[in-house]
Amino acid sequence: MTASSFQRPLYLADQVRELDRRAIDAEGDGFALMRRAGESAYEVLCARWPGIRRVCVLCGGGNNGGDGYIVAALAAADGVAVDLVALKPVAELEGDARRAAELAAEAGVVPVAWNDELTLDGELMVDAMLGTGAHGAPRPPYAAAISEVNASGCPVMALDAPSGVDVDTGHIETEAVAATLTVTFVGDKLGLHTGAALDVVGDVIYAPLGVDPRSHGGIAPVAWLQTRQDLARALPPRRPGSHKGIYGHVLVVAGAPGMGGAALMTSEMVARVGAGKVSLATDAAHVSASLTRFPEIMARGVRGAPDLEAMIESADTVAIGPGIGNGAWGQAALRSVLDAGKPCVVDADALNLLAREESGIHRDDWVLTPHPGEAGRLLGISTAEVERDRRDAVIALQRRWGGTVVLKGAGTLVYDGDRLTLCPFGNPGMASGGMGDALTGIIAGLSGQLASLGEAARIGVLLHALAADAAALDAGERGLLATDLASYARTLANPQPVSSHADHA
Ligand SMILES: NC(=O)C1=CN([C@@H]2O[C@H](COP(=O)(O)OP(=O)(O)OC[C@H]3O[C@@H](n4cnc5c(N)ncnc54)[C@H](OP(=O)(O)O)[C@@H]3O)[C@@H](O)[C@H]2O)[C@@H](O)CC1
Ligand SMILES: Nc1ncnc2c1ncn2[C@@H]1O[C@H](COP(=O)(O)OP(=O)(O)O)[C@@H](O)[C@H]1O
Ligand SMILES: [K+]
Repeated sequence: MTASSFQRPLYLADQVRELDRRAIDAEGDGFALMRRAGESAYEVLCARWPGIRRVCVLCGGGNNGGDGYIVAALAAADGVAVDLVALKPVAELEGDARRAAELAAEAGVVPVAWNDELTLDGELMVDAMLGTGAHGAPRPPYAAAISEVNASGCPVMALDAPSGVDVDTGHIETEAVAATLTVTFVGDKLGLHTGAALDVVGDVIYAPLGVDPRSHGGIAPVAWLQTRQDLARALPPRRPGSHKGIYGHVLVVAGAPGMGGAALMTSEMVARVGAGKVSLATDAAHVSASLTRFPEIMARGVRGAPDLEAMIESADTVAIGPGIGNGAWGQAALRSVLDAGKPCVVDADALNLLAREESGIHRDDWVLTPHPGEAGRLLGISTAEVERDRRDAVIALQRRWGGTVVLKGAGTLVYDGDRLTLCPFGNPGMASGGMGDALTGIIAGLSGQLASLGEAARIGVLLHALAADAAALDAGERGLLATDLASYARTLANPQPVSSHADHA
């Protein structure tokens, strides 16, 4: 995939620390960068909480604490009452953090040393305890201070990251500050956008502080954050001379006995994002319902391999898995699809069957779409281990199975062996049965319209999440159903305005 100029690069903590170092070397002054961090955070604070009168700033013993002292100094100079809680005595601070603490003192801020008897109070808490220098679970007294911030019930602005979040992975070992907003500096961090961190980061605001990470060559980002503009770039208007043969014929293999809904949801999405033709191979009992609901879809009851082989033969891409079960129907269907060697999107029970029965299989021409549970089975590890380091898991999955892997769940990751993208869209309304089937259909439906299966996976994940966001905006997250996504998916699949061709006559 060509790099979209819109996508934001994401880094690991050590990489951002290296970016800090290079920016400081270029500028010859670390304190100037810290001052800009504090200034930009204070600017965000004033914009989000205008007219604020009292803040409580908690400062750790490193440079993250230094940022906090600058915010405290600026607030005090503005006439805001500042309670400053120091987790390390000012006399023990070093370097830039020490200078920042002196600046706060000059502005009249008097630090109070952290102790367990403190009751935190204020209209806003500023978390400047731990940033990119944090290692492992928060130790005393940081752990208690984090709990106390959360118990205060106040809104929280986190500087660089909420303390307690692993900024490389998004994992929270024990407890993290639950922020309303996080301002992150210099380079945006992968761990603020995926996994457990999403429950605590609040709105993430990226403040580059005048440093363009891309100008400091040699530090390759570990991932790229998708943007809405990626859709328009990938899905231009259709050519006037189009015919259905150029947009792909997708065969959906789904719906073992009793699981017809999965087959319908998947095939509907294939059609709604613009595949040229859609066929459905399902259990015979589901055919009449499919034809009633979608006469456009060519549904056939499949009892054995010969029926399926003919259908696979005429398709360009196969989507297999939703509702195929772990029984004989699913096993036979998966075997036929794998033997045929067609490009495929593999989901749900097909992934569980793969994990159970296939060893040594590695292909370039497929997309695997596991949720963390299925990912764990494919890797032979627990779901918790997958969630502990989602980036590591998606890379391991791709190395083990090949192709493109979509690791689902909030902050979905897509890795094709070259580029890792992270989807920042989607919402908790999507935690409902059938959402994964819809995604499988979207990816398969786009496969004939984009340059590669990997691109179909990336754009499909983005379109799916944006469709769910649009649907939730209309009627709320709770009660959101996979079938609600269809009309929004269609609209998003046409990101450019469509002019009437008759207008040109
Ligand atoms: N000039 C610059 O470089 C700029 C840097 N910037 C800012 O600096 C931040 C990075 O600063 P940093 O490197 O000082 O690390 P930081 O996050 O403050 O943590 C170190 C402190 O935490 C402690 N500690 C660590 N782990 C712990 C644990 N588990 N539990 C408890 N304590 C733990 C550790 O203690 P120690 O292990 O040394 O005993 C030490 O006291 C960065 O996120 C950004 O905000 C911006 O201002 C831009 C300019
Ligand atoms: N909190 C969330 N935020 C963003 N996306 C979510 C969230 N919860 C679920 N999703 C998305 O919804 C889909 C659920 O897929 P899956 O678990 O396979 O559902 P099912 O098996 O019921 O079809 C995935 O694409 C996942 O990324
Ligand atoms: K912090």
